[in-house]
Amino acid sequence: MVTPTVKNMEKIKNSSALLTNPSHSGTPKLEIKDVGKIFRTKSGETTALEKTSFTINEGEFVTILGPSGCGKSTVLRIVAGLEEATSGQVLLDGKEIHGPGPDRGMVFQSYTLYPWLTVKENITFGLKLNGVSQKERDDMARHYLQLIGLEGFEKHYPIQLSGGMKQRVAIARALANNPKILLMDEPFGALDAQTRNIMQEVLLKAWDESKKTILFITHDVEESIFLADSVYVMTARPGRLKKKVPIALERPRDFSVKGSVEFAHYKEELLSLIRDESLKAIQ
Ligand SMILES: Nc1ncnc2c1ncn2[C@@H]1O[C@H](COP(=O)(O)OP(=O)(O)OP(=O)(O)O)[C@@H](O)[C@H]1O
Repeated sequence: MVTPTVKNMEKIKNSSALLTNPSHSGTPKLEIKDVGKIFRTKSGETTALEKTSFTINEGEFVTILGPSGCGKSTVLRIVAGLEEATSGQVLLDGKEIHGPGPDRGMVFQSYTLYPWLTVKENITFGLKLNGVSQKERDDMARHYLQLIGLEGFEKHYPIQLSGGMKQRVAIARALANNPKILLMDEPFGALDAQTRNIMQEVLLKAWDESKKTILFITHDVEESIFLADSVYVMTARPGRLKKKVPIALERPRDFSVKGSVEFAHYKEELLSLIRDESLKAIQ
């Protein structure tokens, strides 16, 4: 993996722009093939996933929606390498992956910043480990602080930041390490509605600049539509892909799109799909 620096950022962007066209290589960025997951505990077995299959192309923003307990977080944790699939395969750039790796960036709902490091040190921690020079780290920190709208906060510690600000730093840190894919599990789930709306716009701006492939789990139907190229709806547990709903809203998007007729149609379709699956889950 190439460690990004301000100097080579343009090169990285250009090369990823080539790969953004899925027909360029013909290989999906991420491929989940017949993945199953059975959790075995003292109290018995839970089949969380059964023959789950889907693909995500380079540069695509995919959100996953589904009834509570259908296995959304389990899929993401398997891709992250934090859980091992019981059956099936996960391929990144066509290569099967096992266990965690720096090629996958993660942002969780709970804040996972190092409390003893400043904002700038949190963002550049991985770069330092990779031997990137102080000067380049400073330039990268400046770039990402500007991208997430936190200029002037570089010397603050996480305890001095609001929840939304901490998530901005978590996104910047994940992007600064230039992962092949960004995995996000309800990253805005703990934020108030207004901050959440702002964070969605911050994330779209960062995605637009970085052109990263993103897999994003959410319970929020509006959030899933606003962010995604495609919303993947899962069945009730054991989870599988029920339907892929491509979102044809123009980009760049701002919050005003949430008031459009097209948005309302997507919302109606997705709410109906989730409702059907949620009813199955309690029958
Ligand atoms: N470590 C574990 N041990 C045993 N069972 C687990 C474990 N992790 C998840 N499960 C079970 O697997 C199923 C899927 O869980 P998962 O958290 O992936 O669902 P989810 O769709 O993300 O749920 P939610 O929407 O409520 O966050 C659930 O029935 C859950 O109880």
